[in-house]
Amino acid sequence: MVLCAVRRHLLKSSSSSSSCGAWARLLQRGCVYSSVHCLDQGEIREKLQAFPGGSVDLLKQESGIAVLTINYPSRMNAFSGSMMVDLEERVSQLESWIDCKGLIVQGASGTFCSGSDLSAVRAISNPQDGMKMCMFMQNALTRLLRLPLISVALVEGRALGGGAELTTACDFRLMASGSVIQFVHKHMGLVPGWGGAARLVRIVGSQNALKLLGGALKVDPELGLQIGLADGVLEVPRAEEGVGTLLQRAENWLSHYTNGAAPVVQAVKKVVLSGRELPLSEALRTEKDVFGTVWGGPANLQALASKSKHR
Ligand SMILES: CC[C@H](C(=O)O)C(=O)SCCNC(=O)CCNC(=O)[C@H](O)C(C)(C)COP(=O)(O)OP(=O)(O)OC[C@H]1O[C@@H](n2cnc3c(N)ncnc32)[C@H](O)[C@@H]1OP(=O)(O)O
Repeated sequence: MVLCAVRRHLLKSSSSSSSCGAWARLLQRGCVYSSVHCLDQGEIREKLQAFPGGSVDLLKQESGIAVLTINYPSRMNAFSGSMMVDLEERVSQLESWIDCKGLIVQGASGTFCSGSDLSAVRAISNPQDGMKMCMFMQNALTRLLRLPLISVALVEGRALGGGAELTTACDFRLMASGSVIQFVHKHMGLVPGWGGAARLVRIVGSQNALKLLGGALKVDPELGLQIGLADGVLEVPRAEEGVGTLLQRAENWLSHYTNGAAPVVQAVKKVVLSGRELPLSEALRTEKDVFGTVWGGPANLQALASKSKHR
């Protein structure tokens, strides 16, 4: 299994200190598939690069909040093969960003993402290559969801197919007025392949997941809030309002959960992630390990000093 630099470091450090041990084990799980599943990351990366177009752009800000933009407007931000490789690289960059606190995933030019680039899909429509693409994207999106930061999919316009799946690989979803999330896979004679079904069940429950997938239902902001797929709705600001862009509104929403020291925000995500993904005993051990990284840390000592009058 190819481990990114960060995961190698954590696994190495976990042998010397237990503080990263359980967390490193969880990160090691980041890659769902490896060579034992007949996935040669290098081989599939090369195959995907043969389908160029568009980009996945990453902006890391001083605030600790990064912006990931799916950028292929001429194709409604469909994922070309090279963009899938871009995505994996951006996730690796975020895994190495020690000051990270938050991430907003958005699409370029007023729409989110219309799934796989259908021209690429037609070219890799044999089951073997299709499953390799799925394993590659499941690895990348699982690592995205497991980043030690709080992530939001900012859905404007349409999130279709793989684009809908991408929204489920974020901790939260903010829907702009008029936007739609639609798992159109059934219309393609498919089911989700990038992990979207497994994550959707955990977000909205199996009954609602069955309706969204079985009916390829269009989820508008109202329905999104109703079933818990959307965590908020943002009105698309008119330029003359001068009240900032949709992205600025999303950053403001996210800042309620990312203010404070980066190590503490990262620790919050780690303990919630382990509580969600690990068996109870292992989750408790991870919580203890993560607690140990912030107990007596700069933010904790500063908070104690500020409460010094409460002796
Ligand atoms: C596991 C993931 C899963 C898989 O890989 O199996 C998938 O994601 S499969 C793809 C699922 N997505 C779709 O089926 C969406 C297809 N696109 C549309 O339904 C429409 O384009 C829509 C609703 C997004 C926008 O419709 P609108 O009428 O506003 O615009 P156009 O249809 O004219 O689109 C503009 C332009 O973009 C091209 N386009 C749009 N989506 C894709 C795509 N997924 N792949 C490739 N190209 C796409 C469309 O062909 C137009 O290009 P043009 O050269 O102007 O004809």
